[in-house]
Amino acid sequence: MKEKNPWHTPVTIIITVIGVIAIVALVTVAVLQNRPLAQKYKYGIVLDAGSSHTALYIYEWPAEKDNNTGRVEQTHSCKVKGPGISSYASAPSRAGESLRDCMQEAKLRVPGKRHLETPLYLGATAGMRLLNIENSSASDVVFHAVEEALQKSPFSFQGARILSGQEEGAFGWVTVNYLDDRLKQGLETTGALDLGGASTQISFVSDNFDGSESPENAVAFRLYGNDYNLYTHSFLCYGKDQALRMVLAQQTQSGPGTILDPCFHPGYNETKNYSVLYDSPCVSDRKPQGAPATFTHLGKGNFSQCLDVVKSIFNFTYCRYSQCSFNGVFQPLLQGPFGAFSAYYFVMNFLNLTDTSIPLDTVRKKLTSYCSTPWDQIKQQHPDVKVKYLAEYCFSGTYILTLLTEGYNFTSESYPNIKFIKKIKGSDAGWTLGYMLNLTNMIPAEAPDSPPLPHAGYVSIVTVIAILLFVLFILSLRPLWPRCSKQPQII
Ligand SMILES: Nc1ccn([C@@H]2O[C@H](COP(=O)(O)OP(=O)(O)OP(=O)(O)O)[C@@H](O)[C@H]2O)c(=O)n1
Ligand SMILES: [Ca+2]
Repeated sequence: MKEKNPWHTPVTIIITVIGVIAIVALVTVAVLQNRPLAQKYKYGIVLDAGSSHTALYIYEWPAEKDNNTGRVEQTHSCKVKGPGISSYASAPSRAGESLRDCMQEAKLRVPGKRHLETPLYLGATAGMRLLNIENSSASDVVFHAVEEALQKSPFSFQGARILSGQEEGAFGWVTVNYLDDRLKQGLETTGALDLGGASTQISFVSDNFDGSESPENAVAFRLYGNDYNLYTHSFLCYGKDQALRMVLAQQTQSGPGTILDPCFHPGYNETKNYSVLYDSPCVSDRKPQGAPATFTHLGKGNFSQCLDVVKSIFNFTYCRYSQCSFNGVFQPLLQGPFGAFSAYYFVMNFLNLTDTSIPLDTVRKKLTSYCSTPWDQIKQQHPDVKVKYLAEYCFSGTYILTLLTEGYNFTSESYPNIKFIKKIKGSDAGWTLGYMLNLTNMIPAEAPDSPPLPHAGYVSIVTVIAILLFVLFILSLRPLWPRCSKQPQII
């Protein structure tokens, strides 16, 4: 007689089918309930109204994870054509109009259904700070014009304002450390060096700085459960365009008709206007009396003489604190790695000097040879570089070297701690991202609770446990199993 397979009894078949359905249902429900939601993104837009130009940045982050670090990314940037908004003091409506093309781009880049909820900020820096000092009603009128233009956009406009130098420095530091994922992990932070056209910022955490010696340089943060005592300082007028004005003012004190400038290439020859040069609060009090309307700006191309004249715009002697950078400003001991961005990067990248393992002596030699290269030859070698930028790289390289070594006290040993950077993981280094993260409360003071397991681990564990439970259940039914005997039955 054919032996009957004990598993083929109706009871076991039913139990097995129900068991399998239960496991599938259990795992499906558990997984569906806890799966990461389909990626929806939120957006934020920041306009960086700098002294030399305005740039628009669009940031994007997964909608359900606002609080997680490293999740906000720059998806697009747009450079506004023309000069910075502070240059439109005499034709303010054009400041608003100048933003139109980039705002149009933003409308196309941010999905239509997100427009209304997308915050839009405009922050102005040193150009508007200077205009505000010089003529505060002119700066109000410029703000009014850009606000009017931005209110017409479909985005949620949150206002236009001038950032303080402290904010500009601190938000640059937040950006760099957020993008490097250093804040949430509580890692040693990176200092931030920002060189603009009209001001320059230095920000870093130093163990021997608690703010007591110079409270105006202290910014305290609590981010992801970690406390930071940040040192930050912004030097107004020490951005590279205003520094150049000061260097030219130094050489035109007596109101000459011609200057032979060591910071410009031999053969450089331009006629410049005294009133244009001195039209800035950084130099206006030094305007020579009885000077002609113009002067001839000739290049001499001598790096070491250029160093001397650049040094003359710094005061290295006066200091009422335990230690100073320059101009009597307190600065604690430099500490840790530094990221140097904006004009630091543009200039050092152009000069092929972004590699800071190049010894400072070699940097000086390279600048000596670069500055002494005839202007015609420089123009021939770089036909695609804007002539205004090109003419100034010898000065700018010399200025950067002086600011870093004599100003901030970087030495041959600490210079390699600087990294000249433009972007970090696809997002530009600058104050804008930190500014937006702060205003949207996207960096919590305390560390967010995170699920103990990653999603894949969770799914595997639920599946394994469900199968184990089922096997246990089947085993527990053992007494009910049909007896299976191999002995031939005796009739
Ligand atoms: N490819 C480039 C682009 C810009 N620049 C110079 O870099 C400086 C501007 O730097 P930026 O960081 O854009 O300054 P702003 O933000 O406009 O100024 P600030 O931050 O002081 O308001 C200007 O001197 C500009 O001539 C340069 O040398 N090469
Ligand atoms: Ca800037």
